[in-house]
Amino acid sequence: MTRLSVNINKIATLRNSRGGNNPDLIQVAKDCEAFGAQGITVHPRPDERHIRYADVYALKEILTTEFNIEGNCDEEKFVELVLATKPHQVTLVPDALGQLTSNHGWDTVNNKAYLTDMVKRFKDAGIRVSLFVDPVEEMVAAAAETGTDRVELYTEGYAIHYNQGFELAVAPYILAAKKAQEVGLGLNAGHDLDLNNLRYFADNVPGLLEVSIGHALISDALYYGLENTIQMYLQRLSHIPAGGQEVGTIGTI
Ligand SMILES: CC(=O)[C@@H](O)[C@H](O)COP(=O)(O)O
Ligand SMILES: NCC(=O)COP(=O)(O)O
Repeated sequence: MTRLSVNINKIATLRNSRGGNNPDLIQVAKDCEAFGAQGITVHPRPDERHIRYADVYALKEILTTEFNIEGNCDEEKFVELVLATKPHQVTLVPDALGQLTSNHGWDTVNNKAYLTDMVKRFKDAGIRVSLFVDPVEEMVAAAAETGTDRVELYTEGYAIHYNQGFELAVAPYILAAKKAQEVGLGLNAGHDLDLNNLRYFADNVPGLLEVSIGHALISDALYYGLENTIQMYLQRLSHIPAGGQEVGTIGTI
């Protein structure tokens, strides 16, 4: 079964907008776990516009499920943070400074030597490593040569094209997933996954171990509440028994 890791960046964005501690990021993380999330993801950025480095230390103290930290290992401060807090998983993402959000995966072919060094640094510290990549077989194959444990497929392209034709939208992800299986890599996915597109992705991409979802999930929680929303996402990742019904609205949970 595919595990759900809730990205809580947007909770920090809301908190930071007023300078106080409302909403309380730590309490939200605990609640996500209590409501069924199987992991918590954060993506601290150098400007600390949402997750602050101090949040990462505080989260490490209280989380009881998988802790996944995403970020750019070009930043030595990020590397130090991850090595000091030792999450279960680090996901390396090639973001430029000041980027609005992640918008591409690693070129694992041209950065193979660099990534091999970085992967070793984290793995030597006992941290599982995942590399954020576009759904391109060549990038997945080259990722395996860095020694990484997993890749995370960047799903914005899937999310954009899903409503125009889901078979076409998912096709490169199926090929990339099969390549990951062939070269012995675990598979994660994330970015712009939502209640509408998640089930088809999870049902069709083989070997999907984990999805990290933030923006849409936190937005949905405004309407459905956090507990209902997490249950709805978990349901999209679960098998529907024959004759069963998709949970679609708050009243039907
Ligand atoms: C790697 C990825 O797709 C997500 O971590 C995304 O970048 C979230 O970061 P923001 O919340 O800053 O958009
Ligand atoms: N790795 C993807 C992630 O953590 C969340 O991305 P999004 O759902 O906020 O687009």
